Amino acid sequence: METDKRQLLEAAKEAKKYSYAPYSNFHVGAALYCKDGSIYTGCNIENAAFTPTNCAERTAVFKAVSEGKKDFLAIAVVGDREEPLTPCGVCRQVLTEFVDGSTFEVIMEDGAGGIKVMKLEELFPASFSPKDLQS
Ligand SMILES: O=c1ccn([C@H]2C[C@H](O)[C@@H](CO)O2)c(=O)[nH]1
Ligand SMILES: [Zn+2]
Repeated sequence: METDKRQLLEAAKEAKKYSYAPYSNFHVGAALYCKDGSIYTGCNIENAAFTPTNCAERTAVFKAVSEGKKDFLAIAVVGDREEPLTPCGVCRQVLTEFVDGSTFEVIMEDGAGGIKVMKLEELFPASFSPKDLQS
């Protein structure tokens, strides 16, 4: 529902306030919506060694999984820009571990005051997922 998506985007914006991004100065917030109705937020956390940097999306996923949640319906992502911000490839792969890409929604701002929604599968087609390890 439209209001739920707005709510999730607002939660992502709140989380963006805690973004630790002294190197890129690009602040990102995410809010992960679980099947049980709970919301886990995350921000990007950078590091002087650069590669240990964690994206907002993965922070949210790892917080949720570490508290026993693995059933996710959607994630909202907001960044320091007007255009829609899509999760990076690493985060798409991490999400693919837990969700059905044909139904899981990535919720973004469209830069014109509206909302853009994409299915994870659109962003990450032909992905390698747990079912590929089943023989
Ligand atoms: O979808 C994205 C894209 C980038 N970043 C972070 C990683 C890094 O800290 C900064 C610049 O890439 O933004 C995210 O958190 N999520
Ligand atoms: Zn990422």
